[in-house]
Amino acid sequence: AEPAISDTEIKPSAPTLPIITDDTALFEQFGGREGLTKIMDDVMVRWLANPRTKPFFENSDQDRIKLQLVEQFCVIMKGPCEYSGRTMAEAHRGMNVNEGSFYALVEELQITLNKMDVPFRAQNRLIAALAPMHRDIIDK
Ligand code: HEM
Repeated sequence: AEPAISDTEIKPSAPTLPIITDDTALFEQFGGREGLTKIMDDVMVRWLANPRTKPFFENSDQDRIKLQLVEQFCVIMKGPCEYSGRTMAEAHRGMNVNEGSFYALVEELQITLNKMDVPFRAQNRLIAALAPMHRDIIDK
């Protein structure tokens, strides 16, 4: 289920947790929870190095974000996890994320997934599930 929305003013336009499979194969292709943790450790370093994403992450609680991303991706792939974070609309509100930084973030994730040898088809299933979230993350 969607996490509780603490601010009723915020109406998400895309689900934070779109479950995209009904078997465990996809989750296993990402290496399970352990694999997802390695993916987040690698990609956070990239986000902190990329000039388009760095300003958003450098003064944030990186360990908490990584943990919540592991939980979120795990739930999306129907893994045995629960998501403890906020909706995408809530978490990114007022941050002034633009299209360029959104795509930079996704590109760095793809570099990590390639490095970790996640099959291309599996990568695409995840990215396709994340794409509609841009409506809740990007401030026009
Ligand atoms: C599909 C793309 C994205 C997904 C799936 C995603 C997911 C998440 C998740 C799960 C959290 C933790 C939720 C919470 O704080 O309760 C979070 C927080 C955060 N995200 Fe994203 N995010 C995305 C795009 C972006 C982009 C493009 C940026 C900036 C370049 C960004 C910057 C941040 C920051 C700075 C936080 C921490 C907010 C805080 O501490 O209050 N995110 N994101």
